[in-house]
Order: sequence, then C-alpha cells, then structure tokens
Amino acid sequence: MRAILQGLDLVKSYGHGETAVRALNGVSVMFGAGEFTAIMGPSGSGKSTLMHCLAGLDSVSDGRVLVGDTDITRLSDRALTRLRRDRIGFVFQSFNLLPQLTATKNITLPLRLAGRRPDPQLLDHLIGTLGLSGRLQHLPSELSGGQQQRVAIARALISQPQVVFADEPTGNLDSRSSAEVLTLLRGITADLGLTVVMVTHDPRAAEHADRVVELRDGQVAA
Ligand SMILES: Nc1ncnc2c1ncn2[C@@H]1O[C@H](COP(=O)(O)OP(=O)(O)OP(=O)(O)O)[C@@H](O)[C@H]1O
Repeated sequence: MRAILQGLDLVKSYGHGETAVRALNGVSVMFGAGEFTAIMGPSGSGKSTLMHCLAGLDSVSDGRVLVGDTDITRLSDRALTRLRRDRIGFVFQSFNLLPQLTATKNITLPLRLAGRRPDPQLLDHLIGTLGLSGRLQHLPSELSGGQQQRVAIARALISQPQVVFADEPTGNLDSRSSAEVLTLLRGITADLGLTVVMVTHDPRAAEHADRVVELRDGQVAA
C-alpha cells in the first residue's frame, strides 16, 4: 500500500532538565492511502501529541513527518499552513461549528475563506450521504450532537483533503449517534479514498477502523 502519511522516529519532549516529559519517544508509523486507522492507548500515552505532530499542528523535537513526499517538519510556517489547509481535514470532539452560521455556511466557510469555491457535486454528495438535506438552514444549536458532527465531517471533506484527522470524534455523542457518525465517516471516506487517522478511547469506535495503533508511554506498543 502506498504511504500517504508517515511519522519517522518521532520524538516530542516538553520542558527541560529534570522535569522534561518525553510525550513521544521514537514513534514510527505509516498510514496507507485509503486506510482508516485508530490510535488508542491509556491517558497520557501520547495519542494527542502524535496526532498534533502528524497534522503539523505541533512541532517535533526530532524525527520527520512525511505527507506524501513532503517533509512537513522542514516547511516554513506559511507553507505548513497552506499544506494543512489544502491537504488535511480535521474533525474535533467538540464539533467547533460557528454558532451564528447555518449548517451550509459552516460547511463552506473555511473553503471560501481560502478563496476556493465548493465543488457543487461534492457538496450535494456530502449533504446527501451525511443525511443533512433537511437541516441545511439550521443553526448548530438547532441540531443534535450527531447532526453537528455530520456537519463538521462535511466541512472537513468539502476541501478535498488527502488525510483526515479525527480527535475523539464521538467523545461528545451517545452510543447510538456514535455508531451512526462512525459508520458514515467510514463509508464516505472509503468512498472518496481518503486516509483517516482517528484518536479514540472507545474500543467500539476503534472497531470501525482497518487497524489500531496502540501507544504506551510514548511508544508504539508491540
Ligand atoms: N503542552 C504540554 N506541556 C507539558 N507536557 C505535556 C504537554 N502536552 C502533553 N504533555 C504530556 O505528554 C504526555 C502525553 O500527553 P498526550 O496528551 O499526548 O496523551 P494522550 O494519550 O492524548 O492522553 P489523553 O488520552 O488523556 O488525552 C503526558 O505525560 C502529558 O502530560
């Protein structure tokens, strides 16, 4: 399988001297094109740190992160921001929708801010597949948690990213909405051939993944 995302010998330390914490201690992981991976592990094992480093949201202390052929640890801030905007999608636990905007506007705003127009066919496809057709003029406060997360998924995918990072995407949902959202996320990303990296505590969420990467004490567990 062609690697679309790789972390090579990643080290991330916080602090200095006696109080330094090695949140990542030599992590190498490879994500194939179209693969759906869950990152699991106990609290403090480094899951969020790994995700943030892979997504270029945080710098590494050592090692390399390759998105396609690009080593993102060597990019300028500006180039990194552009790469994140154009090639990476994010789905967060807390949905992060703008409360004063309708569902449609929430889906398309980031793309418009980047000076791009949403592909109308893709927009229709996302709205239809994610079951949002009857909800487009609603504000986030008028939507259920599961519906809000489906809007957030549409927002992440409308920019046609290569890799989607999902940080505890079902952390604020009940078990029924969780299963529904994950089934939709899985289906639609498979459909579009996207690579998904999902951090989760929930073994039931991880069951939706092709594979699980288990972290312990900042290392990939055997
Ligand atoms: N900004 C920071 N400054 C100092 N230490 C940090 C910082 N961020 C994380 N750490 C430490 O790095 C280690 C890994 O944290 P991380 O948040 O990646 O774990 P996690 O597996 O995502 O945990 P959780 O499941 O609780 O979210 C922990 O020991 C944490 O205390």
